[in-house]
Amino acid sequence: MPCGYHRPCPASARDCLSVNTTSALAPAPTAFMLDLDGTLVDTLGDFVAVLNRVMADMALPEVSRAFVEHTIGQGSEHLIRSVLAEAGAPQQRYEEAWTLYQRHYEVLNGEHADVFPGVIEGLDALKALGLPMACLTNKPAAFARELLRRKGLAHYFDRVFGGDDFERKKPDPMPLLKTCEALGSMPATTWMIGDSSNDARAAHAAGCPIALVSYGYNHGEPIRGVPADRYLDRLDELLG
Ligand SMILES: O=C(O)COP(=O)(O)O
Ligand SMILES: [Mg+2]
Repeated sequence: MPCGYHRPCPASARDCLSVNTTSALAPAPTAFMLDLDGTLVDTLGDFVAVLNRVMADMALPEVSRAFVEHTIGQGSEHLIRSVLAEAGAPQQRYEEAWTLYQRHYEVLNGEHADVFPGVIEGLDALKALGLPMACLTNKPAAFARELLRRKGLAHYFDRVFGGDDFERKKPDPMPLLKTCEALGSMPATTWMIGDSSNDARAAHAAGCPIALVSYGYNHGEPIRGVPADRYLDRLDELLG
């Protein structure tokens, strides 16, 4: 009997991994979308290093690690504007800061960043299901693709979408709906895996199931306070 996921199924339907995940995940997945910063890679060190180079170039005070940690996740523009405000610098300096940020990020991307424990094991397990997978982040797409490449994660993903690929960013549902469309998967069975209330709000609005990891950057708030279908302390817990 066909398994309903693969034609032809690489195993018999009874042994098919995708069928067997049904018990671990409800609704049974037909595709996955994974957030990047705070979910796959601990990039806090990159953000702090880049921002502090920008601040030094602009003769502004250093930004604290804690402030950056609470501010990550809503895209680069939001991060830069928040850091300028925190330093008491006028928003008229945004363009200058953005240009410097791009220049430094391109060079430092991944240098102060590590793949979280359990991510490789988790991605291997997801990949073995044979379902479409996308990386969906608010990070600019070029930086996201390069970071995945530098960390040896690029081959897991059929598609990579960044914060500049769509008109609106997470927590808007648009990036998730467009990604489901690109993967050829219905939102109701396309699992989003993220680390913040931003990912959860986008998933709820798009009608996607959401699993949240506990080790990322949820704007300084405990992740289990954010409504979700699953909470994970490691990515490889997702499939049990
Ligand atoms: O805010 C960013 O640049 C990235 O955030 P995300 O990968 O968690 O979406
Ligand atoms: Mg994130």
